[in-house]
Amino acid sequence: MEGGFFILRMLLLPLLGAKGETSLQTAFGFPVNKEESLLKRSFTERLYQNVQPIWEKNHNHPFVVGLGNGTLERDKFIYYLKQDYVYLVEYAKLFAMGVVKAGNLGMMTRFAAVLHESLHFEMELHRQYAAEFGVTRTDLEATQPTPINLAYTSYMLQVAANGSLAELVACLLPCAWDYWEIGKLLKVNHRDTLEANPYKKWIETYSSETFGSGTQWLIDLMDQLASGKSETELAVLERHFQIASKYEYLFWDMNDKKQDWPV
Ligand SMILES: Cc1ncc(CN)c(N)n1
Repeated sequence: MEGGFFILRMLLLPLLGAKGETSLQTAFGFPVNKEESLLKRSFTERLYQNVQPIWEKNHNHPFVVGLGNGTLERDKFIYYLKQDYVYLVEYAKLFAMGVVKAGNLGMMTRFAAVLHESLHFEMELHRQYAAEFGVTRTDLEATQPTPINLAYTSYMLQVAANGSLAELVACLLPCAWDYWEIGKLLKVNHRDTLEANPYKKWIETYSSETFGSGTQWLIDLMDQLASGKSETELAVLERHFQIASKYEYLFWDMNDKKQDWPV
């Protein structure tokens, strides 16, 4: 995305001043910065660029590194699998709330489709790994969420219940978007060892076309819902996006340390 923005800037540079900073008057007399008007970033480009320091920490977390090279201890993965299963049960409710808050039938249909995918495609990955690693379906479903798991889902569900549809999407987007990023990164960086990696199915699921197209729809929807909003409103959306991205870090870390309630 950053690369595309850079190439577009280079192509348009001849139209701009030496530093691309020249101002001109519009027909209505408003001063307009040419570069600003020609190269306006979309809201999700802004989110993506500003969140990089957090996402880089997520991508370099030992748990994620261990998934990529296949060295992650099995007990840590099983801990994650169970916590993530109950996380996804709550997360899926956000899509259901999207169905309720959708502004039109097309949007409603897409929220219903991503809800279905979450329950039947993503959670099926967890059920398959559980069966392979000797965890029963009852064990999966009976898992009690840790403090961080509960805090993360409660935060999103609270915003979904009390906020706008745009706020709901800003909260749930890092979960989909950063996993898609991680899936693609791990697939490319470890393509030579993927076959023997016990977490191959995990990497393939999150780098898949199915997961990617649902995520891309959410990214496009975020831009659509952000359109026309004031800077104050956009800052609220960005705050939700950053907080959810930080919860993603805490979630990796919690599983790596197998953190639970202290008492
Ligand atoms: C905590 C978490 N974040 C994101 C995802 C990807 N839906 C997930 N399964 N779990």
